[in-house]
Amino acid sequence: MDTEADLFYRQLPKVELHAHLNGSVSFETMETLIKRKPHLNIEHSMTAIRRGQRRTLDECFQVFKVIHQLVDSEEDILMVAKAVIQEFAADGVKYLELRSTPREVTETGLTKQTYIETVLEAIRQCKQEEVDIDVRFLVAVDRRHGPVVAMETVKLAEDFLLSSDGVVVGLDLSGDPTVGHGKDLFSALEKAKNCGLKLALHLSEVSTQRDESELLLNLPPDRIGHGTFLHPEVGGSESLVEKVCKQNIPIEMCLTSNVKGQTVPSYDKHHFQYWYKRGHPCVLCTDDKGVFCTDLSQEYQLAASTFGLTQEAMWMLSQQAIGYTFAPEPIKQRLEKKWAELKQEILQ
Ligand SMILES: CC(C)=CCNc1ncnc2c1ncn2[C@@H]1O[C@H](COP(=O)(O)O)[C@@H](O)[C@H]1O
Ligand SMILES: [Zn+2]
Repeated sequence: MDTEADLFYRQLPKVELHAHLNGSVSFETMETLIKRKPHLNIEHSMTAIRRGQRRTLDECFQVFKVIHQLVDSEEDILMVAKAVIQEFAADGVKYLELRSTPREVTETGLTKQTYIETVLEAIRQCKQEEVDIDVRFLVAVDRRHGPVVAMETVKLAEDFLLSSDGVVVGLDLSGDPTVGHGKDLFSALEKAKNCGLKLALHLSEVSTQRDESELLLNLPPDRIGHGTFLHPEVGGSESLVEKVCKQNIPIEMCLTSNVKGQTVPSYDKHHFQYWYKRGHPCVLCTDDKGVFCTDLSQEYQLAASTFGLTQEAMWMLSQQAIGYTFAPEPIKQRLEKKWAELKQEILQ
């Protein structure tokens, strides 16, 4: 049975700013995909990391390879993207920035262009069906693919920035953090920034990225994903912390993802505590709700119980996240209004 706290966190209006499309595919949707492609011999245990389970970072990235085999056509992407958006809406998310890496699949005729178009079509259909959520899209650059692909992706993202009626708002940098170096991607990211794309970069997700973070913080990014190893206690540095604080760059915090991926030893050791205490802009996110078997309500509830935060404090956290979105000012104002209307009813 749901407790009162469960209900509060589900009803709490929320903003999700760090969600990878293919990592967000739910158990139910995965079931459909597995049935559609029986010849792949994929089992559910290969696409999700359950309660109490932990994997190495490398094992986690293997999971995405499996999921990509299951999601490889326009039809799959449309279904998956619509389901993910509907699930976030059902969880009380009122504003979502979804991110995904455009892929090419020769066998199904999928191109990077049609990949993005299909995600945008899913967003359009959800809007038309009056799903109660505003969705924007970040085009993702997979660092493993190197500088040439990064530059091509930036060009593609720029085209969509101009033609998607405000839906494409930015660029993400993600992929296995142990592969490649950000210096090779700097000019692509700089170009993206100069053409008006907002930058949400995975930074210091592992401990070996100190120099890379020093460099990429000079861009600077508009938001940081994880930032697990920025502060000196875990091998980061004062200079990194100073750069982040001076530029007031919001950090996207994904508690369950970091614990299950073992970059953080336990919930109570999560760096959320460090940054939140300093009053730095923090936003709770899911990262990959399907892979890590979580949802945003659960992440809010976990943060509150782990760090002893009141419902009022959690309300503030969700409301402040509006300011960290890449949405234009009128949308932010609309969201503020929505939060104000719901406050009386939900926060008693
Ligand atoms: C392994 C682990 C702990 C995952 C969480 N941390 C992550 N760090 C970096 N890139 C990620 C992470 N989770 C998802 N991604 C990126 O998102 C992709 C899946 O979503 P999509 O195909 O872009 O729609 C992955 O292939 C990867 O490039
Ligand atoms: Zn991520």
